[in-house]
Amino acid sequence: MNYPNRIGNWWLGDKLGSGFSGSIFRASNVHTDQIVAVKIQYANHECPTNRYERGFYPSLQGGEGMPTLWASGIEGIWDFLVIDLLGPSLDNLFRKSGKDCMDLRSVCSIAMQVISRLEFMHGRGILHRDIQLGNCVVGLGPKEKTIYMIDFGFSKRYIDPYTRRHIPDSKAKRDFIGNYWFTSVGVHCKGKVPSRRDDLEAAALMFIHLLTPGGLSWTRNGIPKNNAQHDRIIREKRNSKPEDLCKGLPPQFEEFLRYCRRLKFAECPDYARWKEEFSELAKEEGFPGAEEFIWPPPPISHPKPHSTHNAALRRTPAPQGAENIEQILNDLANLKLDDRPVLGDRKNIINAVQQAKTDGKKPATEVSMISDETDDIPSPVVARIPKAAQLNKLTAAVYAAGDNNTLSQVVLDFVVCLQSNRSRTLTKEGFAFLDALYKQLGDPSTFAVPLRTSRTRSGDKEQQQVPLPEPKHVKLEVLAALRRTVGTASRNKALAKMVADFGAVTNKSSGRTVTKDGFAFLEGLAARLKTIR
Ligand SMILES: Nc1ncnc2c1ncn2[C@@H]1O[C@H](COP(=O)(O)OP(=O)(O)OP(=O)(O)O)[C@@H](O)[C@H]1O
Repeated sequence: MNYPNRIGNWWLGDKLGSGFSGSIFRASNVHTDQIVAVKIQYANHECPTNRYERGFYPSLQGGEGMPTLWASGIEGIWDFLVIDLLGPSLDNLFRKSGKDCMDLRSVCSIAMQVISRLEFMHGRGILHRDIQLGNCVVGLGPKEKTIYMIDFGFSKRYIDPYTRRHIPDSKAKRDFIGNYWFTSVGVHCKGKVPSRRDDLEAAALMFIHLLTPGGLSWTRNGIPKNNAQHDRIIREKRNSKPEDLCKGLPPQFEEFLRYCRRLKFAECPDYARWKEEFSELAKEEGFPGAEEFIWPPPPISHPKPHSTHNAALRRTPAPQGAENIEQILNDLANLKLDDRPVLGDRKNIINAVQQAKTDGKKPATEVSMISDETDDIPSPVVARIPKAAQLNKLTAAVYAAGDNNTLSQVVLDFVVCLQSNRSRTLTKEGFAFLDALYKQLGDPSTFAVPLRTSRTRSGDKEQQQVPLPEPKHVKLEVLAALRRTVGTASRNKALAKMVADFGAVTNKSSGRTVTKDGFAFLEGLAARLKTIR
């Protein structure tokens, strides 16, 4: 294509990239020398994406990670947009790295920032509809840690500007708009009308792709060249279960994908919750400040000794449980408990660690373009000590508790801790707390077998023994029963059994979230402890 040397007030320089319908050039202002990027295409192109983009840019101005539109227009046969000059796309960065998957810190940064961008766009009534690595680019100069969203050629308003109402759903199958790799199953495979949930699901698939060595399985054969190949991609995408896609990844990714798929057509996603989840995950894994995208990723100053989530370990995840328990128990051993009465017998600790380690030694497992139950418990603002650290302290406090009164207070603190974090997901630290509580209540002289049997981090052998998630109603029924009966327990042992049931049913649920009934049970448990001697 013979592009002009100048368009409007802009000299065109090097070509930065090109897509289906046009090309992007570095350019400078003929009067001011301002450096920008110019996106140019034939005005009569069959897919006039510049014309569409021009309609969305004004609504997106001023948002973090949204390029500024400096000028736009039609000159002769050319339709052009003048926008901020930005840096390389995530696709470029990732390919150049030569790695087969991205590090967890970078993916957590990308997750937090992309979710924020979508929150902003959706807040302005606009869906992106083409979330992919090539459409996420880093800024230049002082903005190199910011991820920008580009390419609004497929965007769409989901809020009618006149009626201010959400666009209607429709049962009629639609042509697919988006990209082969990340467009949601609903839109790509089932022809559903896209809404906010689909942008988020595409983002979830992109995060999982980055963490998966070799990428998502359906991306590995390249762009489909015919309908048969496209159908194969659709089949593979539709049939992939979240637990298979996310095997060996931190559970947040599986939970996020499930969450996106559970959202109703017009439901507003809880963006804040998921930004918080990925921020917490980054902190737990030893990456504070991961809100900033730093590339190449900075060296880990204090590597987490026993991380089971490192993407590079996906094929051979470390045995679960032993390290966490050892860490908690080591912390406990450092507590000065000698002259204080404890319910638990510390002489079993070493045996327990050995046992857990033996148990842990089980075998390890392991765009393209194409046309066309949450609870509403308020979150009090608290000082931001990471959730994991708060829970570890509470677990230590369970072991240190000398009587039921103290234990009761610790259980209440546990409730406050969970409620003050936006995420009510029971993490491994939450399960460790329940383990400790179970032990103290059940039999202080024996060590509790961990209640949690992770589906995403366990080995193949364990995998087969772990029951599939129970239907939601089962969890709700069990929790409602626990809540009802906790006040009738007459002994600590009965309470221990209830704690075990609570842990088991939460573990088996798909999101591992603590529900209102779950909190009511824990509060009932704390109240009951005060009355049992
Ligand atoms: N403002 C910018 N600054 C620097 N590079 C950019 C800019 N905009 C786009 N690019 C580069 O050009 C590539 C294509 O851009 P964009 O996706 O906007 O074009 P497109 O024609 O809509 O592409 P596609 O058809 O692939 O969706 C991007 O992946 C990026 O590498």
